[in-house]
Amino acid sequence: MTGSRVLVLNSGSSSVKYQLIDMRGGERLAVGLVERIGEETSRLKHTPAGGDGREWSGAVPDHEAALKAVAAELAKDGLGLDSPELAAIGHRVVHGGLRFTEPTVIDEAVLAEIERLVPVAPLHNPANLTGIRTAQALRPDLPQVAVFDTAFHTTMPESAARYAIDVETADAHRIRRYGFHGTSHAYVSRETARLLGRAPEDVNVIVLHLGNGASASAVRGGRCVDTSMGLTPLEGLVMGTRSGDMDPAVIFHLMRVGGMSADEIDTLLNKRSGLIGLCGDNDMREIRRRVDAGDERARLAFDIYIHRLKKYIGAYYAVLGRVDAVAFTAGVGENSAPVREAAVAGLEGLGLAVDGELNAVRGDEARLVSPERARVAVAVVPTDEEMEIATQTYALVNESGNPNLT
Ligand SMILES: Nc1ncnc2c1ncn2[C@@H]1O[C@H](COP(=O)(O)OP(=O)(O)O)[C@@H](O)[C@H]1O
Ligand SMILES: CC(=O)OP(=O)(O)O
Ligand SMILES: [Mg+2]
Repeated sequence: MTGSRVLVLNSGSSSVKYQLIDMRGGERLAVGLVERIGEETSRLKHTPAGGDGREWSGAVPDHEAALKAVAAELAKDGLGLDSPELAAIGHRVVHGGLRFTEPTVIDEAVLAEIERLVPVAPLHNPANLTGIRTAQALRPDLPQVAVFDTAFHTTMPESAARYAIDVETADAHRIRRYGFHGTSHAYVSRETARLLGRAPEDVNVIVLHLGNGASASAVRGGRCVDTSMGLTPLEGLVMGTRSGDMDPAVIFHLMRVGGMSADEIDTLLNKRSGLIGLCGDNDMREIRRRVDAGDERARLAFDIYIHRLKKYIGAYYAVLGRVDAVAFTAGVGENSAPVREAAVAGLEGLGLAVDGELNAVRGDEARLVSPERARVAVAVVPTDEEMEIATQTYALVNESGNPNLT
């Protein structure tokens, strides 16, 4: 293989995050984001290494157009997709079902399986597929690798992965807990062990990935033993726009008594619930601003968010038996001191606390926010899904000796 660069594409339901990384030294040659895809006011933000960021606003109708805009932006810096330096393109794929436990070179059979899983990741897998197909059309000769959100969670024991429903029905429809954000949970649990100066095999960690989508996981000695998202990324914590846990009978009630269709309820629970459903905002910064200004609805939304988070910390404490660290990550986890403080408030009996001063410090580095000599470390560990995807992609294409798709 000649090139040493990997382009990573993280296609979300309405956004594409991307990074071009030189794997020889780990330098990020360009990072960027296209947001609000499908709206009139889409926005592209592109920052080349050592250069000034560029922003561009206008209508980007779909993910194909988004990726073409990204390719054009990279080309302006001499980093176009036609570069011989490019070794591979790594794609975040959210749902890999049970079949994909490792990063995988994408071929037609892999695409067909990602497509088959669309009904259980309706917000994510279609965007991932469009990203892959557009990238393939731009560089048909280049290996494209899928790195699955579900892969890290395939080590869960059946007792955690199975729902207590009729086994034949569950198996016929492949209904079980798959879990998501796995690339982040894997990376953050490893980085937490490093922060503690211990081997990942010796450390038990509760990872709280709190972004727009949010999930918790219990990681014992580097292996996932439980996680809060389920068949789809709807279960578990309260999220920006998703409800997380609730009595499944709410759905029948909304159908029978509320007269809503399955699709309407799907949209309600995935896009109009969670923080935005509770108070009209899904951005934690805005919610905290409102809480500080005495807004009651924002306060209640915050309290519901924290109550759920605390329940999962307690649950995973019990699952693990011994906990060495609780790690906060992703947009909210890395940046919101009030969320971290509130999540562990009152848990001194479990050995959990934050130090007010340490918790208030902002920074990009992994750091401890618990008091010195605390029984359980509380850490802020910035996630880096893109670097992790690039690393796994590069390792795979080197190991398999430049697999060729054509
Ligand atoms: N300084 C901050 N304080 C509180 N919350 C923040 C801050 N910065 C970002 N966030 C939260 O992070 C969220 C996005 O997190 P991110 O991990 O990027 O999510 P996703 O990958 O799901 O888009 C935003 O919705 C916002 O609520
Ligand atoms: C799986 C999932 O919820 O991803 P995101 O947080 O990117 O929406
Ligand atoms: Mg994310």
